[in-house]
Formats: sequence, C-alpha cells, structure tokens
Amino acid sequence: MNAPNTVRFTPQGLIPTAEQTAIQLAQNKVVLIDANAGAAKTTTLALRIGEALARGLAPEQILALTFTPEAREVLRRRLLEVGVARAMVERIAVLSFDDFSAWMMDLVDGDDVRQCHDTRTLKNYALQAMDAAGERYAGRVDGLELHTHSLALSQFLDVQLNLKATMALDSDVEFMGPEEAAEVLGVPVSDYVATLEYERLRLDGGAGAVFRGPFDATYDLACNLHEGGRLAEQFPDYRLVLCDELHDLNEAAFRILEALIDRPQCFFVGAGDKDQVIHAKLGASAEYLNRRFGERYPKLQRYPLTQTYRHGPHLAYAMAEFKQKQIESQLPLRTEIEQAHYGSAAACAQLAVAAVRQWKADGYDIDGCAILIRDRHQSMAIENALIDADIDYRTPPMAGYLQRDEILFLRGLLAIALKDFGAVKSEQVRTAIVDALVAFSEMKFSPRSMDNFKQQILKSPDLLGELFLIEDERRDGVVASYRDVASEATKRAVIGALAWLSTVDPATPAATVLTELCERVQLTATARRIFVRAYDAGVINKSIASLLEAAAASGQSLAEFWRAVNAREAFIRRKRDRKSVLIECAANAKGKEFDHVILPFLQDGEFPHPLQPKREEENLFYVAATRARVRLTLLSPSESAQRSSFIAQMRLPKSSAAAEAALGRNERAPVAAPASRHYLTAGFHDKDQVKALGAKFDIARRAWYVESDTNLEAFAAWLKK
Ligand SMILES: Nc1ncnc2c1ncn2[C@@H]1O[C@H](COP(=O)(O)OP(=O)(O)OP(=O)(O)O)[C@@H](O)[C@H]1O
Repeated sequence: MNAPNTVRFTPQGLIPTAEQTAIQLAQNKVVLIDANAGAAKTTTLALRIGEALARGLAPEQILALTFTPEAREVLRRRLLEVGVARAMVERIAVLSFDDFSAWMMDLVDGDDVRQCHDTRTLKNYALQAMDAAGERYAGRVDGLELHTHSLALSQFLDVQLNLKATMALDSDVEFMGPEEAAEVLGVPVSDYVATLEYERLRLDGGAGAVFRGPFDATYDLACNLHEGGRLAEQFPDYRLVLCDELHDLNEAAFRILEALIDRPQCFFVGAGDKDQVIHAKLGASAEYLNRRFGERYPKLQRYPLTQTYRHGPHLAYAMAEFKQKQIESQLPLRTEIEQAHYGSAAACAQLAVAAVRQWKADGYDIDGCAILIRDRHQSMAIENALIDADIDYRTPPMAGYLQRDEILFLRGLLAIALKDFGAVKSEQVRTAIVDALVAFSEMKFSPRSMDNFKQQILKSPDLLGELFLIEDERRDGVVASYRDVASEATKRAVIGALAWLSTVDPATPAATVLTELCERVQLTATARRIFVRAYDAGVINKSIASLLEAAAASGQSLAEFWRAVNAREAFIRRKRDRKSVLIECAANAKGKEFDHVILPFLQDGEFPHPLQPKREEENLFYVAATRARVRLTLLSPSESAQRSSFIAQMRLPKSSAAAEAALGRNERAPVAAPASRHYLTAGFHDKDQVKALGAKFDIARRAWYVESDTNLEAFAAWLKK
C-alpha cells in the first residue's frame, strides 16, 4: 500500500513541479489556487483528478465545473493530455455551471423548458414583461418610464441578468414598495418592476420555468438551494468538486458551490486568475477569490503556482509590466513579440496575412496560428485577405462573416432579386438566410409557419421571394400597437427595396447597389431596433461598412459580386479538413493557447473599446496576449497617436531587456530528466500474468505499466513496438 502522500498518478508529457504535486496531493477540504495566465491551473486540476482516479475514486463521483463551454472543452482536453483514459474522461461530469444547473433543475421542472440563447427571442419576452409592468404599476409607482426602444430593452436585459447573477433579486425586499426596493438594489425602478414581471412570466407565476435565457438555470438552482429547496439532497454523491476559471464566479454560482462543498464527504479545488475577470456584467468579481471564499471557509488552504509554462520570459515580463504584477517564466523559450503598423483596415489584414506567411516560412504549422479579434466585425477584412492569399482558415460554426445575420439578410435580398437562391449550396446557410430575412424585415411569424416555410424552401429555393407574400400573424382581437407601426414600415421598405432591386442591371457596380440597398431597407435604423444592445448594433453597422468597403475595393459588378460571395463560401466549406489558421474572438479564447497569436486592429476606438469598462478591456487584452506560446504579433496603426494604449503599457523596451537576462539564466539551468514508465499493451486477459511479474495498474489510464528501471525482458510480449 502506498503512503497517503506519495503520488500515484504520473502524467504523460510533463514533469509536475513541486507546487503542482503539492496540489495534486492536497488533502484539505477547500483548496484555492490564484495564479497567472498559463501558470498551469487547468493542468493542475487535471492532475488532481488523475490522482483521485488513481486512488480509486469512481469518475462519477467527480464534478468539474467551468463557466463557459470553451473552458469546459479545455479542461476535457487537458485531462486527455495528462493521460487520463478517454473512457474515464467521458464518465466524469465536466460541465458548465449552466449545464449542471439545468440538469439539476430538470429534476423539478421536467425537461421541456425552452432554452433561449439569442437576444432577439429574449427581447420578445422583455416586451411582454414591459407591457405587464405597465398594466400592473402604471399610476401606482412614481418615476415609472417603460420605454421599449432597443436601448431601453438592452439596459433592461442587462439589469435583470445582473440582479439575478448577483442574487440581488432574491434579497430581502419583500415588504418594501417597488421604489424603495429599486433604490436599495441600485437600479431604475422601471427595470426593477419589469424584472419582476419578466420573472413572473418566465416562472409561470411560480408554477415552474417556462423558458430560460443564458444563466437562468444557474439562478434558478441557486434560488432553489437558498430557499430551503431540497435539491441538494438529490445531487449525485460527488466526493471531489473542481472549478476552473474561478475569476468568472458570481454570487449565484458561488451559492451552488457552497451547497456542493457543504456536503460532508466533498473536497473542493478551485483555480482562477483575478486579472482575467471579463464578465462583470454577469456579476463576476475577483472578490470571491480575494475574500469571500476565505470568510466562508476559514480553514481553506491557498496553494501557489508561481511560474507560467505557456511562454518564455519575453511575454511573461511584458505582461508583468502590463498588469504591474509578478510573473515569472523559467522556460528556455524565446517568445517573440513582433510589431507591425498599418494605414488602413485592408492594410492591417495584409499584415495579418504576412505574419501567417512568415510563420509558415519559419517552418511552423499554420494550425498553431490564431488571429484573435476584439470584435466579430473585424474579421471581414481578414477573411477576405486570407482567401485572396489562398490561406485556409477556420472560424467557430456559422461565425464567418458571410454567415452573420446582417450579411445573410443582404444575401437573401440579392438572391430574390437575381432569382438565384440555388447558388447558396448549404442547407444550414439557406435556413439561416430565411431567419435573417424575417428578423431584419421585422416580420411576425409563429415558429410553426417559419418551420413550414423553411421546409418548402429547402426543396424549392426559388420560392424564397414568396416569403414577403405571407401575411403577418396576429393573435385574434389584438390591436396593432405603436410598436407594430415601426416594424410594418420596415417590412414595406424591404418589399419596396426588392422591387427596386429587381429592376437594377446586374452589371451595375456592386458597391453602388449595396449602398443604396442598405439605405432603402433602413438597415442602420432597423439594426438599432432589433439588436438590443447599442454595442451589438454598432458591431452590425461596422460589419455592413466593411462589406461596402470590400465591394468597392473589388470593383465587381453586382452579378460578379454575388458569384464571388458564393464561391468564397464554397472555398471555406471545402477546405475545412486541411490545416488552417483560426479566427476567434478574444473573449472566447479564454483558457486556450496557441503557438502564434496575432492581435490585429490594436487602435484607438477598437481596443480598448470606448463603450466598455476600462478595467475589463485591460483584462481582455491580458487574456488575448497570454494565449501565445512562441510568438505574439501586434498590429497597430502607423500613426503612433492612434495606437491602442495597451501596447505602451507593456513597456516592451524595458521588459525585453530583463527577459534577455532571464532567458540566459533559463538556458543554463539543468534540465530534469523525465521520469518515465513503460506502459504495456497487456489487456484484460493478461492481467494476472503481468501482475504476477510485478506490473502495476494505472487506473486513470486503464493500462498496466512497469517503472523505467525494471528489467524489461519478462515483459517483451507487451512492450509497445
Ligand atoms: N509541469 C509542467 N511542465 C511543463 N509544462 C507544463 C507543466 N504544467 C503545465 N504545463 C503547460 O503549461 C501550459 C499552460 O497550462 P494551463 O492551460 O493549465 O494553464 P492555465 O493556468 O490554466 O492557463 P489560463 O490562465 O490561460 O487558463 C500548457 O501548455 C501545459 O501543458
């Protein structure tokens, strides 16, 4: 029998440091790791899981929580990388808080609750809530101003999310009037009462959830646990709970963790980096790492991870300057920080192409190259430049610029006018075009008639134009309101624009046609109305502006442009299986790493974004830059006054001088020889034989092995060739 404090799980591919081993073996009830980006937090959580499995814990007794699906995938990948067998990983609950919560809430609500993840659907519910608030509170509440334009709805959706994420909505304001309660909670009274109505609608007056927007499952579970609901008793028997990316923690998620940790048999290990808080709107705060855990669990043990293992001293020290904190790297690796400057968006895209080409010329694989953009509108110039340069790229599904709602809408109109919807080959894209046409024309269909129409159109694409012949649906007896007037005007404008478009000569320059089309369909005004957040509407408008720029630069006629757009889409679809550069939004890259990170458009007005809090922008830049392993390329304007202030904040001349010295030190340091085991190919039938010969079983990897100093003669039959 091994002593309790010796390691039983030996990872593959890396030698754990003493700090990592201490966490792997920690026996404290609550363990917290607060460490820099790339300091191996996720890896160390994976080691802790490997150790638990090696000690015989059933995978079903382990719960690993993250906040985002992306972070969940990274944790799963790290488990495989350190050598936990795939079959084991599949049996461990590696879940986002919202997935875990929805699963638990299904025990009380049934599993037919509608999940709504797009803002447009939520907007309809928000409008209903506004109406209900008007009926209930008009004349009774001072200062009630229920606006339904998009900025007001945007603010409302943010406020309700924040009230729930912070659990403020659940606080003790029961006996106060709405004005006083709103004041205590620090929100406008109109948003407060609309939130009450929204929740009444969502929870069917207390009967159970009817729909859930993002994060609602987490809130519902937190409420259930807090109100003496007995759901915690039905939690699976988790003995080890882990939480990655703890910097995303908010009050609702914290309460769920408390309920898990408070079960007597449960051990908890959490890891985060307070400089990676980028979801403050969702109530995320460094306070949990800094203070709340300590107050709630006075015996908690904090463990350090002081080194970054992702990159060498050049990037580590630049980030230390940027964040004014201690960051150390002992890797003998020169992580290069390259800079290049541009005069226009197109030139910036060309620099990104040049950086990819240079990477390839230096002998690296383009699969390891990621272009991290601040916002999705920035990808159009880059995608076009990569296509022209014949460099393959990948984006998350349906996130390439040709598949964005606003572009799909324009493509739909062109398809109708040119009577050529058949040129759009993908069924998924065709369906998305129908959705975009309906949304941007502000038509009102029930989900059932939408589905019927989509089915028909997939069979006969030429029917697309008929979409505008279908009457809007209105419930019997409902009189058109002032809101309907605006949306009917939009639909009329779109129909008028289509009539005009079908008279246009396809040989007309595409830029001229598209510019007029956007004006005729009142795209900017419509975007402001249907895209709830001012910030999102801004992204849409920038995206359209880039399309018009690209059309002008191409010099193509309308017919040529239409053909080129469809050919581009085919190019991207065809090449998915080959090596490619990744284009991704920086916020979605959290937890991931890439050999070469390219950050384009580092300019004033883009990054930091003027509409977002400065501190969060700074954290987002820190997240983006620290994804790099071998090279970081920063692209910024030629005019130094227009450059993002973040570049100067890295104090590159100072940090690189210190990094040179550190690199020399690292290169001279002795390298530890990897402790290796010989894994055997022995299967179930050989188990008695190899065991008798002295082999041991690695539970996490589900494989037999012998230590490296063993005489291998007797094991020859099971050695890997
Ligand atoms: N002991 C080690 N020796 C060498 N490399 C290591 C070691 N431990 C982890 N690494 C490597 O360090 C890199 C960063 O690890 P990981 O992603 O776990 O960091 P993190 O702290 O979770 O990062 P982030 O804060 O960005 O989420 C990975 O490539 C991982 O394989």
